[in-house]
Amino acid sequence: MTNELPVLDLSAAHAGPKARARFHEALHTAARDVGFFHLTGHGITPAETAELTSAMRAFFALPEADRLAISNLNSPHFRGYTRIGDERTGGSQDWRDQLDIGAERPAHVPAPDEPGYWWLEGPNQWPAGLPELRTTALHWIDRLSEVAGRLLHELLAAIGAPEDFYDEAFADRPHLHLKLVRYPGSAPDGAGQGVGAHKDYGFLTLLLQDEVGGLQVESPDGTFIDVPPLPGAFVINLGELLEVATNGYLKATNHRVVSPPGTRERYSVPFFYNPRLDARIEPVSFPYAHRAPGVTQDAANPLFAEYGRNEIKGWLRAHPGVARRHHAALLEEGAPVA
Ligand SMILES: O=C(O)CCC(=O)C(=O)O
Ligand SMILES: [Fe+2]
Repeated sequence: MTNELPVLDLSAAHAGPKARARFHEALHTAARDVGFFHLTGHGITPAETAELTSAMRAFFALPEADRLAISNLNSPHFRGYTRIGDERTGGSQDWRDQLDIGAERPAHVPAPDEPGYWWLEGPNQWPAGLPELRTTALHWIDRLSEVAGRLLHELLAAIGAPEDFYDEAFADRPHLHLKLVRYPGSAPDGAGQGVGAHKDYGFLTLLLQDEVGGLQVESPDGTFIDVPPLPGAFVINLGELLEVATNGYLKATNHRVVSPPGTRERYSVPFFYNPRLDARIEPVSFPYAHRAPGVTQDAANPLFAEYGRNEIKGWLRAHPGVARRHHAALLEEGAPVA
């Protein structure tokens, strides 16, 4: 792949059949060959973005005690604040702090015969004295779900699949997830791991990044390539479920963030567009399916058709403190979630 990620304009989907066909061709190629692209024409206004960004900055500017008051260690649902150094990716410490937010729902404590992944449904934790954060973050989730839903339809149409094929998997209670993230410069040990290399678990990720940079995508030869910020655009990447859904035809690509230099801060906001936890992701049929290479199963990271099993496995790994405090039983089961 070249060093430049493709830039796709979602508004072309509604600009007549010719523009839509060209858009589909570019989307198809980007999703198949790269798994990452910039998206413009999404309809999210600069005012909405500014509102979210300023609420996020206000949150990270709170005294640490106020942030820790909503620590995710309090939440069996993995919601809330993770301080710097408490998250792990690929077995190593990430150097970022973050607030995890999801669809606002009552706790779903799994009954003995229910899968453990239902723990992931539950209420958020919000900082006292910053009511605008709740309003803005939940608004952002609504707005980005709508954009992601449209984009998923266009992507399925682009590969010749029925565009509503996964509507049922998202119906009623999709597992929407928003992260507000700060990378506070480089770790004292100089490791440089803002967040370690990983693939996202779900269908689509819509990322807002500031002007600092540091996001990198793995190219087919194994080198990591910078994704420089493009103002006004979202960085889109495909998650593992889309790879599973298309038997490897579409790509979930490894990516990571390198810590900003010195004490420079970087802010980013990934939004993960995920189906219902209990959705079973059936393979979609499409005219290029015979060219799909298949999904390579990694024994250390098996992929399950039932989405929730992938998701809880990831959370238990990334947040060992929450896992030990609230989910000893799931950890003991070994492959709890299988
Ligand atoms: O902060 C970023 O730019 C990317 C973060 C990311 O990949 C993630 O949280 O899954
Ligand atoms: Fe990611």
